[in-house]
Amino acid sequence: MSERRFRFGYVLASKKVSSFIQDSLIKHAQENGIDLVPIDLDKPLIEQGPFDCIFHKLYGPEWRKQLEEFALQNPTAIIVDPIDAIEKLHNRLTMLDVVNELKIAGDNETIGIPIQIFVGENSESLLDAITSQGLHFPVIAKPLIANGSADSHQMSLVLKPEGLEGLKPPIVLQEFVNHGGVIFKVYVAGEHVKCVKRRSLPDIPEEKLGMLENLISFSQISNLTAQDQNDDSFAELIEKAVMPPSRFVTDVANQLRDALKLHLFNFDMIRDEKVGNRYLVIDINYFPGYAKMPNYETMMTAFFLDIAREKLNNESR
Ligand SMILES: O=P(O)(O)O[C@@H]1[C@@H](OP(=O)(O)O)[C@H](OP(=O)(O)O)[C@H](O)[C@H](OP(=O)(O)O)[C@H]1OP(=O)(O)O
Ligand SMILES: Nc1ncnc2c1ncn2[C@@H]1O[C@H](COP(=O)(O)OP(=O)(O)O)[C@@H](O)[C@H]1O
Ligand SMILES: [Mg+2]
Ligand SMILES: [Mg+2]
Repeated sequence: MSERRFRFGYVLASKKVSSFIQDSLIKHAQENGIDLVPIDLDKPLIEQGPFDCIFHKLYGPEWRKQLEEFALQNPTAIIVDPIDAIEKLHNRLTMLDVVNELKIAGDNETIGIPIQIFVGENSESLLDAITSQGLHFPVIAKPLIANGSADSHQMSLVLKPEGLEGLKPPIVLQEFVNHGGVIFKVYVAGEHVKCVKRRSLPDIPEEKLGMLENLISFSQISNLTAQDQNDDSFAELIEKAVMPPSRFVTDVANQLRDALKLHLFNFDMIRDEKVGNRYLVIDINYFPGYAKMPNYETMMTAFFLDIAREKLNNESR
C-alpha cells in the first residue's frame, strides 16, 4: 500500500471543518498516503471524483440522491456512513434501542439505559404515565429530535410533578440517575476507541429534592468552556473518578458499532451511584468533536488507513 495514494472526500458544516479538518490532521493523513479533499456542494458530486472514500455529516434528499448516484457508479468506494444509519440517531427515544440488545459477557459490569417514556403533543395525564412506568423524580426532559440544532440540546431537569407543566412536547422523559457528577464519553472511529471523562450534572440527594425548584433548564453541560472546566472542585471530581474497565468499554463500543452500522460516533455513559458496576448509555452522537481528544490526528489517520485497506480489498474482489 506504500506507493498508492487515497483520496478521501468530505462534506461537513463549516464549524465542523474548522474544528476537525486542522492542518495537523491534513498533514498526518497526507504523510500516510491519504489526501483529504473538500467536496463542493455547488457542483455535482459525480464530477468531483475519483474518491476512495466519502465521509460526511449531512442529510436531506438532495445529498442522499447524490450519494446514491455516486455509490452506484463507484461500487468499491466506501461511504462513511450510510444516511439511513445516521438518521437513526436523530430520535432520542429509538437511538438507545440497540443498547438493550447488547450482550456483554464477562465479569461484573452491566450495561443498560435509564427508564424513559415518550410524551407526544396530545399526551394526557403525564403523571399517570410516569407512575405506571415506574419513573421516579427527578426526571430529565429531552427534545425527541436530536438533529444538531441548538433546540435539540435544550434539556430540563424536572424535580417535582409541578415542573411537568412547563414542558414542550414532543419530548422523552428519562429518569435522572445519580452518577457522581462525571460522564464517560467514548469516542469510536471504526475499531479505534477512546474513553474520556467529562463534567456532568451533580448528584441530587433525595433529601434535597424538596428544597429545589420545580424545573431547571440547561444545555450542553459537558461542553462548557475550558474556563468552567478548570473550576477546581470540578477538576478534582473528574480527576478522582475511576474509569470503567477498558475491556468493558471496548466491548460495548464494538457491539454498538456493529448494531448501529456506523463507523464514526461517540456515546455518553454514566455509572449508577447506587449500583456501582451498572453503566447506563444516555446519548449517542454521530461524528462528534473528535478534535477535543489529545492526538486525535493519530486515531483518525489510523481509522482512515483501515478504510483504505478495505477499499483495496473491495477492488481485488
Ligand atoms: O462541536 P463539538 O466538538 O462540541 O462536537 C459536538 C459533540 O460534542 P462532544 O464531542 O460529544 O463533546 C456533541 O455531543 P453531545 O451531544 O454534546 O454529547 C454532538 O455530537 C454535536 O453534534 P450535534 O450538535 O448533536 O450534531 C457535536 O457538534 P458538531 O461539531 O457536530 O456541531
Ligand atoms: N438520565 C440521566 N441521568 C443523569 N444525567 C443525565 C441523564 N441524561 C442526561 N444527563 C446529563 O445531561 C447531559 C445532556 O444530556 P444528553 O442526553 O447527553 O444530551 P446532548 O445530546 O445535548 O448531549 C448529559 O451529558 C448528562 O450530563
Ligand atoms: Mg450528550
Ligand atoms: Mg447528543
